[in-house]
Amino acid sequence: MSDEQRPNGKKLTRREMLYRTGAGGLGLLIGASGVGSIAAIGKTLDKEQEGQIEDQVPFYGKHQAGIATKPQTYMYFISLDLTTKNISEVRDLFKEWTMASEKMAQAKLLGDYSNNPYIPPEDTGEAAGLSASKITFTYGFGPTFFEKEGSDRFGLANRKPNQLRSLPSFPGDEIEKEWSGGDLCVQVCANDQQVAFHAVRNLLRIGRGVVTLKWMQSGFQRTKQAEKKPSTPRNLFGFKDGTVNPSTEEDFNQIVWSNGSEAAWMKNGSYMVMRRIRMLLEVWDRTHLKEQNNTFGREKVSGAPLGQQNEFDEPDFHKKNEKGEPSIPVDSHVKLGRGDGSQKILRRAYSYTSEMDPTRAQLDAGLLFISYQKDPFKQFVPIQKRMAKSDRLNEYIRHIGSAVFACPGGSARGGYIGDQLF
Ligand SMILES: C=CC1=C(C)c2cc3[nH]c(cc4nc(cc5[nH]c(cc1n2)c(C)c5CCC(=O)O)C(CCC(=O)O)=C4C)c(C)c3C=C
Ligand SMILES: [Fe+2]
Repeated sequence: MSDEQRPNGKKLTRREMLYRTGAGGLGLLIGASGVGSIAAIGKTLDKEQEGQIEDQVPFYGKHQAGIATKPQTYMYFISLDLTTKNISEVRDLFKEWTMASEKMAQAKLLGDYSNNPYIPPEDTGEAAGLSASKITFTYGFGPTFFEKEGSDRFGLANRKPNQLRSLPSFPGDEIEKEWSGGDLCVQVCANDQQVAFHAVRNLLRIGRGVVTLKWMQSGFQRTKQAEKKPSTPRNLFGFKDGTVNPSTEEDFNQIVWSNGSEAAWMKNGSYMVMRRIRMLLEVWDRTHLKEQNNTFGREKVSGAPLGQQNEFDEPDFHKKNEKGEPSIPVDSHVKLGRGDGSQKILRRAYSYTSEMDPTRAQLDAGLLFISYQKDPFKQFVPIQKRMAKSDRLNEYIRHIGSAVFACPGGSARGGYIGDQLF
């Protein structure tokens, strides 16, 4: 295949040409597009060389993408178990995944369609010609990566941080092992479902013989096309979800990113908590609006804290209503989520639906709750303890899956995900 052609024989677009030719190709392109566009091309190249092309999120960086990245529309979450006992196979897998992720983040094919019609193509092909759709890959290591059934399986048990442990059980938990744990995980997010699915499928293909799929869940939010103006996404109970979240670099340094003091290989990484939470939509839909508002402590339509006007107004937990009761009930979700304000997390959740629960003829839907924090046991756990004890929301939800993963910092060009660990 020539550099100027796609595998299907079609000519590359100007954008793809720019990509492949880099600065060396600039003269040619200037000739083709006229002097008037030199500045524009310069800008494009600058952006492209930095990996800042519209629709692309750079794969390499200080932190893994997909954590501080504004949530894309679709998500696939895969949890995997390792079938190999050989650490060098795991290392090679991460090297291959890194290369593949970088390519897919740039909307590149994973390899040539071979000239040999008797071997499978290197890329499955369904994302050919599609944009990168802001795809991100976030890789994590579960506690069982380090120690399984009492065995230090790869000789790395002494590198397992104390923050990476299975969560305790909370009152009301209905955790199913089919939706829990995993040696490794990958969170793939993109603004196009086909692009995201293609990525997951190809990561699994690359991992064949070394990992098996343990569980997998897709998630969604509203699309950009459907959104009239940028706003906080709504969950399946119809409430704005994600209003209070870290937003500044300082917030992220305080709440999300590890400084590596607990384990050097986790520097600039974060600990992910995943809870698959079923939402009892049929029960909720029979609940009157006042009770819905009191359950969250916010107004359904505006997202404002009860007693306030606008979504981003500070909640006043001391304010009383006309009956002399707290405007924001003490057992409301936001009151318990806030506590005394000392525990904070980054929430990056997606709605899911697995269509229907045939045993009950009801919708099977909910929230794939994902949070990132420096320490799940100092941040997520105390919040969840309060909620499990007295959250009004508990009547309408069931926690059915649970997992914790250590997501290391990002990798530099030439390195690979987890290289500081191996
Ligand atoms: C233990 C952590 C949390 C779980 C589990 C959780 C589940 C869950 N949340 C919603 C919907 C909303 N959550 C909101 C706020 C909120 N939730 C948590 C934590 C957990 N939620 C926190 C820390 C907060 C912020 C509290 C604060 O400081 O104000 C809101 C309000 C709007 C917002 O800020 O995003 C909604 C809505 C569902 C449906 C759910 C389980 C299915
Ligand atoms: Fe919440």
